[in-house]
Amino acid sequence: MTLTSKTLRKAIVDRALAGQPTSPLCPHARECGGCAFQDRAYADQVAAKAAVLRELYASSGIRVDGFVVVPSPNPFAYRTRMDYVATKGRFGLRARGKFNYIIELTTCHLIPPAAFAAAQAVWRRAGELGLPDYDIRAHTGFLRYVVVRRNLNDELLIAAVTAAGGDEATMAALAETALAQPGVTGFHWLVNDTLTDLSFGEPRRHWGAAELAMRIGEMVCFVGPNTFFQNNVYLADRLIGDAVEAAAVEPTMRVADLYGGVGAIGLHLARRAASVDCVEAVADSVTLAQRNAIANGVANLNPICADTLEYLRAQPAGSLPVIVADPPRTGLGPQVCQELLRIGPQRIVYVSCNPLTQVADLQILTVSYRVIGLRGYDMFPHTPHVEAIAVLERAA
Ligand SMILES: C[S@@+](CC[C@H](N)C(=O)[O-])C[C@H]1O[C@@H](n2cnc3c(N)ncnc32)[C@H](O)[C@@H]1O
Repeated sequence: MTLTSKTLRKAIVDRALAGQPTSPLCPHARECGGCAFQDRAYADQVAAKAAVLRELYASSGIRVDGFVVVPSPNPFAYRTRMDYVATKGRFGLRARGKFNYIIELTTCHLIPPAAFAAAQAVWRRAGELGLPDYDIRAHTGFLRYVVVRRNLNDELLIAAVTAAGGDEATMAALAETALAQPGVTGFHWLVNDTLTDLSFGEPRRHWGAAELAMRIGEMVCFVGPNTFFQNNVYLADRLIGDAVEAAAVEPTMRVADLYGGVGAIGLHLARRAASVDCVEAVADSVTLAQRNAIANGVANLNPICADTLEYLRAQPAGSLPVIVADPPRTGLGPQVCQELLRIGPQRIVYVSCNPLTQVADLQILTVSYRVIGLRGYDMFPHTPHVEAIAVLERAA
């Protein structure tokens, strides 16, 4: 089965849509691009993802015995982060299949109602303050996104992502409204003055708390508006717990957590290993990984600000018995795979948010490794996204 991102997505959507019809919770479910098949039974959505991934792995020669996709304990209100677009007097998400058309949302069931309401209140107040929405076609206007992050206690961190311009007094008034919403602990003003449609930006100022405390497994991780964190508040513990268990590190080992973010996996590994190099390219995340190590009393996590490939090139063969890697959607790529083969850890735990790049990487790595475990995780119910952990053992 040769699949591209588009055809993999289509295969999952088609298979999910063949499932049992059900009444969607959200009135926007059939038009909003945030969900692709909310009107199908959740069990059938998970079964569709498992079936497509089984076929993908099997057709790539990767053993799939007992492959399952772990469902999200709650398929609604699961996100830790939502990025709502503000454009042309509308506040919401892109219409299904239409990049330039934003569905005006009155509610969103991917995040708790209070989190959506807080984000929407910020957008409304911006209008009252005369801050115009950004026009994504004409590249005019000011307010591009309102981003809301939440933790399991339903504390909220809100960010307004704007074009350049704006004045501090008006943004302070917007912050006041944000901080008055139930649960909101902090408000950030981020500037994205590029033509690229990104809901991240240069931090300009914040009011209230700068970060949000996310409990994950045995640890608390502070995250900021620009830093990555696993985007399913109910399933993240399981995903990270399984990755850490599969790593099977021992107290004498020096191990690496590649693409380490703010340290969610690395901190857990550090409790079990002699030391952990937590390698991350984004400086803000590395700073937070340092802070998270201190906050959790972990002295043997070494947050390293580096590109993974450069870091690996500096490691002697045989120097890392276990490596955990959690790359972005682009995957590891051939060069990082070659470095892993050269270093030759006994075990590699590969956490992936893109089965296609994971499969391509596994095909390189299986020159010297056997896949001894493979499991999917439905981190994004109602969407065609699916994550998977592959556990690789060096062949004798
Ligand atoms: C999927 S996230 C995983 C984060 C972390 N493992 C976690 O569970 O929270 C991928 C991370 O890799 C980082 N990243 C992307 N490209 C990188 C590279 N070439 N080298 C190091 N880190 C990179 C991103 O900034 C992001 O924090």
